[in-house]
Parts: sequence; structure tokens; C-alpha cells
Amino acid sequence: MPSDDQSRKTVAVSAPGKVLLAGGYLVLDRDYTGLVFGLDARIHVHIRPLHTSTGVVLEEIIVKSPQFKDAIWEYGYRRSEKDGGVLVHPLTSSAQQTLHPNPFVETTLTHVLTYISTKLASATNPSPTIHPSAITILADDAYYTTPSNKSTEFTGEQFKFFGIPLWDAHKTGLGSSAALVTALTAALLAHYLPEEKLLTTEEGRLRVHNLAQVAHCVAQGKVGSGFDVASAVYGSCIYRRFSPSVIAMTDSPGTAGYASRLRALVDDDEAIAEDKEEGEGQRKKWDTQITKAGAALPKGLRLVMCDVDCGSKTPGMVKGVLDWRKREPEEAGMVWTKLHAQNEAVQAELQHLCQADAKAEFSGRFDKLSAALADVRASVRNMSRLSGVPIEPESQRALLDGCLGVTGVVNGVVPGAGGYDAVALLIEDTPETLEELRKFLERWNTSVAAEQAQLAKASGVEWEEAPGLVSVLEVKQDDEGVRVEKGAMYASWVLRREESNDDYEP
Ligand SMILES: Nc1ncnc2c1ncn2[C@@H]1O[C@H](COP(=O)(O)OP(=O)(O)O)[C@@H](O)[C@H]1O
Ligand SMILES: C[C@@](O)(CCOP(=O)(O)OP(=O)(O)O)CC(=O)O
Repeated sequence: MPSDDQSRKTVAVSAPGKVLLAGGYLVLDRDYTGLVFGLDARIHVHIRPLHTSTGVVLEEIIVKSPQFKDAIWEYGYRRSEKDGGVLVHPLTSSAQQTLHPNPFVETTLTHVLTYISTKLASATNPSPTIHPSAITILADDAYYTTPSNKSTEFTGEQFKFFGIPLWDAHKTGLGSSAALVTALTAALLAHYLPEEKLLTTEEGRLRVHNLAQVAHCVAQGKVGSGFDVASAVYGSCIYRRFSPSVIAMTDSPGTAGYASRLRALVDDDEAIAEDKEEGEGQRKKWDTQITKAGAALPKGLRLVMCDVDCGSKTPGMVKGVLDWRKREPEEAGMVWTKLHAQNEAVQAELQHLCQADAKAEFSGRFDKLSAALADVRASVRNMSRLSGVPIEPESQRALLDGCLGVTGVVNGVVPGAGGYDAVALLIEDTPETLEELRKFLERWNTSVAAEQAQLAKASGVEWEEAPGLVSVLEVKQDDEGVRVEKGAMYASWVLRREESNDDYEP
């Protein structure tokens, strides 16, 4: 076995989910910022060398999500000629893979392996071997609504077996794809490159950020602002996006010179980067601004997410809002300006409260914050009404208003793109407030279920018991971005599924 293969390490990396508390839609435009909190729900990626029992070296990477049924993706890869990079293709032997591709995994492999191939290349070894590996993805529970009728949980373990295929899982909207792409990017870099300081230096972290942004943008069709990848890398922050032109590489993997261009882009390398429009030697093409100061919650306040087990399709909503903005620039411009000022007022009040932490707590301490969030909600509803996109739909408005009636709930918003994803509340951080909130949601669910049953009866439809509609997600704000984890905590998951593939059978 070649010595560079032996030097490859088994590595585990995790990255956090997110909630965009303020700045939805506006943050798509570089003139505006978004306030994003990282969460303690993380996506974990474990990577190890893949050795075949025969010793035959295959160009293959196997990716598994063992918490879900049938979630195995097998990829072959090959270096393309003329510096075109590494092309990754699904191995067609897996029928599931054809039916259920995983573009986020595939695109990340293509881009990160291409980048790695340029980093490993040297004058004496221009085409270094990329050895096969086995990757395991594990997600904290909060990313998916637990199916009420399929509790196949392994007690005492950190991760849950969901008992359903990934494509049937209901997402809670915490940003699984951005956390996955970020953790996978960092894990691949740490595994294949002989680097110790990937996540402990600013430069290393920036490289993970740039590469993950490119891979996520390509997989997602370049519709997002990248706030979710930024928070997966850096944790909570105030985010100003990079200019869209930064990642406007018009060619695709496999075209001559793609690998060097990708490397130049990711490393922001003036020696190789050529930007004919902006002039040569333009270093710092990446103009992302990530500010950690000001993206914190004061002591005594915590974030709570309430899952509504429904979900919305963000790209369609983004299109709807942007189409309206194009159609009605004056009307939308007024909403943008007002909402921006209100978002900034929320940021300013949070900062003020953080600085005043040392002072004694007093009742009414969060009144100003509550009012600032109410202003934001009013403008978001206005945006909803004018654009015709259900950003804070009526049912979410009623839920938020209902929660506001619980003592200790400061206020809440439909985060990010809004719609029917989980709502975010800021509450006083006491066990009593959380308990009261849970009780309120139980009553809420009972009354919604009763209402639905009555409607069904009136229309003559057979009634089945309604599932729990709204629940508190076990998740909190957490400041830390992508980090290296101890591999040992994944051992049972990495091994269990290999020993017993029967577990995948329905
Ligand atoms: N546990 C997982 N294992 C493998 N891929 C996953 C996992 N969770 C999410 N993904 C990938 O991320 C996609 C969901 O991304 P997206 O629709 O952007 O939702 P989100 O808002 O959670 O990011 C899935 O279709 C899948 O490709
Ligand atoms: C509209 C947006 O500004 C915010 C969307 O935030 P969400 O948190 O709703 O995102 P998804 O996880 O993709 O559903 C689009 C963007 O900035 O990318």
C-alpha cells in the first residue's frame, strides 16, 4: 500500500444548523445583512480509508446515512484530462441511488476532490492518487420531525434510527444541507491533506468556507445568499453575503483548467486568479463580511424553535418575492428600507442587552426587544401581503400570537424564508417559561385537532386522530461553528450498519 494512503487519518467533523432570526430575503442582496444564530443541532461526518479485503485499489467512495433506510450512495471518480478536475459519478449498481440521488453529497465530492487533487500535485507527482474512502453521515435528532408511528430509537445513543428513508423524512428547516456540505468539505480536506491546522487558523477556516460555499451554491442552483454555510463554518454571526460575481464560474468540472481555476477561487490566489473585468491581481475576490460581535443572546434569554411538522419550499418562495420586487420596485423598495431599519433595531437591542448583562435583572428588561420584533413581524406580514407569498401565513401568525400570551415569551418570528417551517421564539431562560410554553402547545394541538375533526365530520370525511402538530424542538442557540470531533463516539454507527445490512430492509 502506498505510504500516502497510510498517512490518511480517520477523521470526524461536525457543523451546526442555523436560524436566520432577522434579514430573510434582504440578505440575498449585499446591501443588507442577516442576523443568524448557530444551533446545537449538528450534522456529523466521519471519514476513514476504505480497504478492500482483496487489496485491489478501487476508485470508489461510499457514503452512508445509517439513521435512514436505504441511504447509501456509491460513487466512482476519475481525474479528467487537461486539468479539468476530478469527476465524480454515481455507480449505477445501486438502484436507490438512481432514484434518489444526493446532489449535495455528489457536488461536494466533485469540488473538494478537485481542489485536493491540485493541492496534492507536485512537479514530481503531477497526478497523485486519491484513495478510496468510506463516509458516514449522522444528524442530530432536531433536523427531522420524528415520525410518531415509527419509534425505532436505540436508547442511550446520541443518534436516532429514524426507521424511514431520508426522502420521506420531514425536515424541520434547520439547514441540513449547508451543515452537511460544510462538515463534509472539512472532513475530506482533513482526511486527504496533510494539514494539522485546518480549523484552528483563520486561513484554514476561510478555505473551508469558500469551498463549501462554491459546492453548496452549485448543488442548490445558486439561489441562496450563503448565510447558512457561513453560520455552519463560523457559528452565530451578522452576515453580509459575497458578491454573486465571485462564484460566477460559468464552466463546469471537466473543462480544461477547471481545477486550477477552482483552486485560485478558493484560495483567493492573486497569482493564478485572473479577473479581466476587475483588473489583474485582484486579491480578495471574496467580499463576504462575517461579524461575530453582536450575534449573541444576552444572559437570561434563550431561543426556542417550535416545529410545525409541515415545511415550505424556500426556492419557490424566494422566486415569488424577487419577482414581486422586480415588478413593483418602488413598493418593494419601501418595504425593504423599513424592514432593514427594523432588523437593525433588533440587532442593536440585542447588543445593548448583552452589554448590560452585568446589571441587575429587572422586569420589563425585554420589552424593547419584544416591540422591535413586533415591528419586524408587521413588515414581514406586509411583504407577505404585497408579494402574495405566504411568509408569515395566517396559521403561523396565530401560533406566534398565541405563544406571546405565555408569560416569559418575549416574541417570535417566522425565521429565514418563513412559511410553514419551524417558528423561532425568544423566551426568558427559565424552566417555568419552557414548561408553560409546552403546556400551551399541548392545548394548542388539542384545539387544532378538535377543529379539524369537526371540519372533517361536517364534510363527511372519515376522521383519524391528528398527529402532534406543534412541538418544541430540543435545540438551542450555540456559538460554535464547524469543529473536529472525537471519532470514537461514532464507532457503533460506523460499524453496526456494515455488520448488519438487514437493518436497511423495511
Ligand atoms: N442525514 C443526511 N444524510 C445525507 N444527506 C442529507 C442528510 N440530511 C440532509 N441531506 C441532504 O440535504 C438535502 C436537504 O437540503 P435542503 O432541502 O436544502 O434542506 P435544509 O433546509 O435542511 O438544508 C437532502 O435532500 C439531502 O440531499
Ligand atoms: C430567503 C432567504 O433569505 C433565507 C432563507 O432562509 P431559510 O432558513 O428559510 O432557508 P432554507 O434552509 O434554505 O429553507 C434565502 C437566503 O438568504 O438564502
